[in-house]
Amino acid sequence: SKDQISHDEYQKTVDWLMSQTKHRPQVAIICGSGLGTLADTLKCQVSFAYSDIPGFPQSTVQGHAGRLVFGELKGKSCVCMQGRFHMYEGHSLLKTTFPVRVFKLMGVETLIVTNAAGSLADGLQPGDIMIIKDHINFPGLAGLNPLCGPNDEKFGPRFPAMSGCYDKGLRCLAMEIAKQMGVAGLMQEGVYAMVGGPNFETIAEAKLMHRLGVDAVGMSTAPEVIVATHCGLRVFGLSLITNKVVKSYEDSDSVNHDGVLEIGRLRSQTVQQLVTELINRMEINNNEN
Ligand SMILES: Nc1nc2ncn(CCNC(CO)CO)c2c(=O)[nH]1
Repeated sequence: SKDQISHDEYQKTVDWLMSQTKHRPQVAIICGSGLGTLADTLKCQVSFAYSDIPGFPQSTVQGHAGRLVFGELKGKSCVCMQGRFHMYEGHSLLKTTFPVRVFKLMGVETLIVTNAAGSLADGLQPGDIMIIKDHINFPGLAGLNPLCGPNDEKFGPRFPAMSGCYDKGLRCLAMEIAKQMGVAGLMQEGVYAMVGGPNFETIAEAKLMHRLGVDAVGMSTAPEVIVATHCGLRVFGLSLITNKVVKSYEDSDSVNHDGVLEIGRLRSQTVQQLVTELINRMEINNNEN
């Protein structure tokens, strides 16, 4: 995989997309495992298979459709990724985060990321929703970071700050909406940790993360959020808890992807409503388009 993507390559994808649709999205949504049905609710849809979009990688994971869907949600122009790219699929981190910079160049100002995750926090049960307050990017701590290599000043600074990368205003608004929807009991804020995958974590790794204050663990999201923060997008993230992470050697439970998708089907309606209402209520800079 190439170790750099030129600005022109992003621009080529943007030019192609803007020639194919009149939509000029202000909000981008990345749908996690089993949460792609959110894209089906967009009005006036125009959608493309990733394989038809120049420069886009291919989705290879069950539960990740592989379509980019443009449309309107509550009158706001949105673009939705039905299926995201993961490091464990073998994509370079530049490729897994390629869409984020394309969204930026299209004029998107807010990124909403959703994912399926396992919970380490006692209060988080399968079917609950964790609003991401902050993340721990384990691969990044070891140098696996999408911003490695020469910095493209057109996107952002060489050393971007990450404190507060999960917008506090959107987190408060989401909690308020959850109360009004009567699902606040399912929700709490927490720290999300990214592991590389594709294997699920060992019990010793689960115990380590629990000690480090991790509330939910997954295999995505941190790279997209880092690239989004670097280029100045406002970010909101949520994790749908699909199972309890096994933390003890006595516990015979073991996690599998089918179980992850099952909870996704159960809760996708709630996640959809929450995200839709969040988009409805968030203030968007009244740019010209
Ligand atoms: N224990 C545990 N439970 C989880 N549920 C979802 N994910 C996120 C990973 N999702 C993969 C496999 O389902 C697909 O991207 C995880 C995880 O990483 N660990």
